[in-house]
Amino acid sequence: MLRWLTAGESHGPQLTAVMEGLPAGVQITADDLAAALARRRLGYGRGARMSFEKDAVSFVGGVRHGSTLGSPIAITVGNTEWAKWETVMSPEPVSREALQGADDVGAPKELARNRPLTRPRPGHADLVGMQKYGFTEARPILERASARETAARVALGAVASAFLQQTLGVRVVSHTVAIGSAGCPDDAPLPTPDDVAALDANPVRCLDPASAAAMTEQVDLAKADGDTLGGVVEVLAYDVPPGLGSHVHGDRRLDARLAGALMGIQAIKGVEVGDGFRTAARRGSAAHDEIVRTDGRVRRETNRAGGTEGGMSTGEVLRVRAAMKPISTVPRALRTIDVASGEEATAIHQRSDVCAVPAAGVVAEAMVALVLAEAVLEKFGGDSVGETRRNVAGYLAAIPELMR
Ligand SMILES: Cc1cc2nc3c(=O)[nH]c(=O)nc-3n(C[C@H](O)[C@H](O)[C@H](O)COP(=O)(O)O)c2cc1C
Ligand SMILES: C=C(O[C@@H]1CC(C(=O)O)=C[C@@H](OP(=O)(O)O)[C@H]1O)C(=O)O
Repeated sequence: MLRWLTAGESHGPQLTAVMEGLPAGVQITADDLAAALARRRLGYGRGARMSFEKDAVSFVGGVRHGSTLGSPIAITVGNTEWAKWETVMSPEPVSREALQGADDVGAPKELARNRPLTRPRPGHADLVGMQKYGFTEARPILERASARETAARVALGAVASAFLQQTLGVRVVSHTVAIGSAGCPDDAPLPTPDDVAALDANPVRCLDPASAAAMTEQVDLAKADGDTLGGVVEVLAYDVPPGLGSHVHGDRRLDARLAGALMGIQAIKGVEVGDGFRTAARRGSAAHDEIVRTDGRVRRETNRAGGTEGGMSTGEVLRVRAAMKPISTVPRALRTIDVASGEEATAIHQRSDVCAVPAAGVVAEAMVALVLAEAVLEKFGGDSVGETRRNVAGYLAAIPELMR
């Protein structure tokens, strides 16, 4: 069983991630994690924090000489801005004096960080988090709600991806399908693993030049208006074998697990598997993927289902989409209530992303890799990469010739 957890706050000293259940012998280094984290920072519309903060990533358990040990893997992602936040986010009690003065006229900028955040943002976790956890200001909530946490998930996703690639040759790719009202045409070619470098080099992670230009324009227009944007990302997994997940229980269905994992990303409000909502408008004869024999292999003529049937992978390309809502820290701040005074107010606005859809694609890739790695280990097991590989080979060889 593959399990993982993350801990840490947006402006705390570091994020920490722990993964348990991965076999020994996966080749992975901190440089691989750093490369994955660098991809998450990219994207047109990200805020200033992405350019000045660095992700200082290390393995602190479970890996030796570039290879996993089979023991729990522990990863830290240091926040290089920590020095500025040591007082406001100190794990140890701080004196009243250390926090005082924040509201004084002419108080130094550093002290502004200590101000209680009492004007919750519509669309963020601020208000309901305060109500639920019993806080009178939003800092203790927004620190963990912040998608800074996705850096830890992307690091774990890089480990999961290495395992998938080294055992099954599975490769996961993501791209941006829409930002605001600018979308990629439905018939645009799907990116393949060979396109990853080109995707990462593109400011919005979209290979269709006209769509990419329209997307960047949308971001510019929203920014000029003091507004924010969401969009849609798509994740594709190549060379997934048939039979991951199961039809026997809802919570074992691969499509359900992928949907849950994608919905678990901050700001994701919709998930489609394959053609998803578009399929609902079609007739059955135009909705399903006919089974044909091509070049001696059993294949699907189309892939509208997105690589799952009956909650199991079919062996076709896995294809899922996630819809991200617009960033809720809107510069043209929305109406709220100041919970300290009860007065009408405008919501907190601090530096923030205008659009984080390209980054969300990289996070979605990591979540898909984590779900697939869990499903692979559930089906094939293995305490070493070699054992998992043998189990995969044995399973594939046992599928009758006429069904392959
Ligand atoms: C990569 C990424 C970056 C984000 N950046 C911001 C941001 O800068 N400002 C903001 O208000 N929300 C941002 N969000 C969204 C919030 O984290 C999210 O809306 C909030 O946690 C509330 O959760 P919910 O939208 O799922 O209800 C980002 C989300 C992702 C995935
Ligand atoms: C720090 C990251 O993204 C943050 C996600 C985020 C939010 O509210 O989700 C708000 C902003 O940060 P802060 O916590 O300073 O308001 C983003 O910069 C990151 O992705 O590494």
